Amino acid sequence: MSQRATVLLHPDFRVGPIDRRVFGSFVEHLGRAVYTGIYEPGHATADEHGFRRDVADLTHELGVTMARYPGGNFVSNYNWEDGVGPVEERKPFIDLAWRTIEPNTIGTDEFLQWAEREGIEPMMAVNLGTRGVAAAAALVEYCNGEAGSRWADLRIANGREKPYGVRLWCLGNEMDGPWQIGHKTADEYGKLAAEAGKAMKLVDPTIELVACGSSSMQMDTFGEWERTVLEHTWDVVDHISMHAYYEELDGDRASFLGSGTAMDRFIRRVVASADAVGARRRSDKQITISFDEWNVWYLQSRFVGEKNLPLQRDAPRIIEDVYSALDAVVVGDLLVTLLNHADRVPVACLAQLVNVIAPIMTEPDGPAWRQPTFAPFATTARLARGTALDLRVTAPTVTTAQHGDVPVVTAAATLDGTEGAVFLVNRSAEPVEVELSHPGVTLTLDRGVQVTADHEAAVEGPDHAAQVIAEHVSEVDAPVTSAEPGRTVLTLAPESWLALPVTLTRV
Ligand SMILES: O=[N+]([O-])c1ccc(O[C@@H]2O[C@@H](CO)[C@H](O)[C@H]2O)cc1
Repeated sequence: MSQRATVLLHPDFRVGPIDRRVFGSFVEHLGRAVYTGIYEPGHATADEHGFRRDVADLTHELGVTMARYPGGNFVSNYNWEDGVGPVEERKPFIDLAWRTIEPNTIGTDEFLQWAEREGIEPMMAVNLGTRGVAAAAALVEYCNGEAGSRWADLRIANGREKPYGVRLWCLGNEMDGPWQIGHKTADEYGKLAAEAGKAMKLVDPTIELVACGSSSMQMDTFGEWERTVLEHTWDVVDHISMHAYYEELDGDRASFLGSGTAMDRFIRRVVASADAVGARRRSDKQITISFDEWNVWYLQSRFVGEKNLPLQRDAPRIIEDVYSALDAVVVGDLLVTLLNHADRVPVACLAQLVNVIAPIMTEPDGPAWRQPTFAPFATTARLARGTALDLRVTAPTVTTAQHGDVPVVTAAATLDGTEGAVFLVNRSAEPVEVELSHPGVTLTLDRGVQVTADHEAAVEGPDHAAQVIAEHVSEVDAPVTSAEPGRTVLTLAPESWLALPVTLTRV
């Protein structure tokens, strides 16, 4: 066997506790995420509120703990007041982000009540594109206020007595992006976010705030944007956002398989930018990251080329990417990166949940099904509990066109008492031997889940997705080739992601 990596693991070496909010997702008013996605009255599985039971059940199986709403780009021209009150009195408007007529049938109350019924923590975003301080503070009051003030009383009049207690709030969305409605410079945005955040926390001091970071590491303003925004918002915000989408470009499979390393570097750079602001201010405050949009998205190769969206209505099919098993391996690898930064990334959202670049797809009046990317997320959300361990990985590297040298093997491990999980990725086209070194610890590996990459282009539809999953996602025994005290050797299949439950006992 040509390649060999070593992974050193010890239960006392820890990154930090895993915040369950890292298994969040995202429901935007975009395409069919809401209408015919989570919500479709008249569907055979619809509940009394018109929400699809089949989608909610898959959402639970996926293990989603939290959902961001209502955008995304959508939020930057959204008047939340238009989406509350009697549904028959709500008026449609042109959503400028996706050039779609938004009927306003679903709004804040419907979403928050769905999330509450399903046991999913909501993460709300306020509009800092076309609106500002007052509308943001009013929305916090509408959601979280007690009876006796204007906006809280409006919520009560609309049928909801108890405050929703929404804890996590995004101060706008991707305000660095020229595509954003109400796009701003870092100074303009930072000032507005600081004032909006201040007012929001005066309404409810228990909330956590996320300032917009960069829309991607490729933005010209990356780095300086974070610095400027955090200088303005340091005292008021808790997190800074990161967004990243990865795709295979021009058949460059090695770069695509190295996406987890690109994500790792992006996180390290944002942490460095935030810590530099803290250092200059001699502040002990630690800003953490809300990685509130991440996924594989064929953005440059498909979406940007087709971006001249016609004005549409009735929940059009927009960015319904179809995923392959290769995409699923990359999604698994991105989750490995997130776990390895558990100390600085407490919040993350797989963008998105249903139909729009999503692990769950639906047909109107038809079935709901899993895409191949469903498996690594569901498995990680199920197995990764407790604390992320600080592994020492030594692996050969491969030189990629996009990211330079990247390791051929990546790994993460988690531990909750004596139960844990090990996550391993082989990015190379050959099998790789991994030596797990665990001095002073007995390690019992259980049957787990393996995803192997494919070479075929993904084909739309439930039957194809089911076939890809059947061929490339499997329950496997731990592929152990030799074991002795303190040392276990495994063989990883080519281009694969592997998750194994593990029991650790000190000897
Ligand atoms: O690089 N781009 O061209 C680009 C364009 C749009 C874009 O939007 C983000 O992704 C959308 C889909 O999740 C969300 O609504 C928005 O926040 C993110 C990146």
